[in-house]
Amino acid sequence: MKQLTIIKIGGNVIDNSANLHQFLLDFTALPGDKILVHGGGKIATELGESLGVEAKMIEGRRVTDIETLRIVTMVYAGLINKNMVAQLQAKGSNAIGLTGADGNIIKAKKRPVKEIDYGFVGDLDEHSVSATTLDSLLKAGLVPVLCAITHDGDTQLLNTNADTIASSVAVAMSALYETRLVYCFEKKGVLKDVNDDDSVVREIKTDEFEGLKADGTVQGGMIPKLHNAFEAIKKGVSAVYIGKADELNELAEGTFGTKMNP
Ligand SMILES: Nc1ncnc2c1ncn2[C@@H]1O[C@H](COP(=O)(O)OP(=O)(O)O)[C@@H](O)[C@H]1O
Ligand SMILES: CC(=O)N[C@@H](CCC(=O)OP(=O)(O)O)C(=O)O
Repeated sequence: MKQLTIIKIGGNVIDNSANLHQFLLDFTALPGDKILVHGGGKIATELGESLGVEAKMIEGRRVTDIETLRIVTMVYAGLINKNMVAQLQAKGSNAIGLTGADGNIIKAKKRPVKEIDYGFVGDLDEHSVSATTLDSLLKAGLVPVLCAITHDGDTQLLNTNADTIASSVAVAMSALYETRLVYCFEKKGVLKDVNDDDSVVREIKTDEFEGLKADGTVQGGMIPKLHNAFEAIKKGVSAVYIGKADELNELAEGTFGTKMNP
């Protein structure tokens, strides 16, 4: 089976032009087939504030009313995605930037309203990602760059967490490729002490996750990230890592960040 690397890059790294430049160089240097998934939550929050639209996050998910949907579409599908594609092109990656609506690559379902109305937030299931369309892009020598905007197939764009997109794309692609999934952010991995960058936990097993949540080791955005990471492992992705964007070159040496194990 051919190998595929799926990398997700978070908003804190995208917001720092020097870190982003180095990350995109390292990404370009990675051998083999690749897909990049990006967030950009921090930049959407900042633009929203400057336009008088306050961000509302619940358990790491953005409540997305119609004004917020307009902002995240402009920021994720436009500003960030197109700048990232232009930078990758300059570095020698033949990148193609896409939302989930393009080529019907990711069809989501609007999250049903229960206790909370998340608005235009899209949830994914096992039928959401078109692995064959992504495969045809890879076979054409392209590097898909996916943003956090999906669609429902009935004209509605939706906002989907980028960690979830990366996990679902990795699961779908693992039917066709031996797939590894790498979450890149601004810390060296999952930390035992979130304030000590040298306290990286090298390996986490599925059954250790609940304990790390319960004792407060992992908090905030790290909880959905780990949940998505373990979902990927459970559903056939061959390796999942979480680590620092500017240490991507350590992947080959096997010393990169935290590795999730079954
Ligand atoms: N144990 C932990 N190790 C590392 N980061 C943690 C931990 N617990 C909580 N975090 C927080 O999780 C954040 C990453 O989640 P998030 O902001 O959603 O990432 P991203 O920028 O990739 O979307 C980190 O910035 C950090 O503040
Ligand atoms: C529904 C939902 O929460 N969507 C996310 C999508 C962007 C994202 O995931 O960005 P980061 O990876 O930089 O956090 C949001 O709007 O914040």
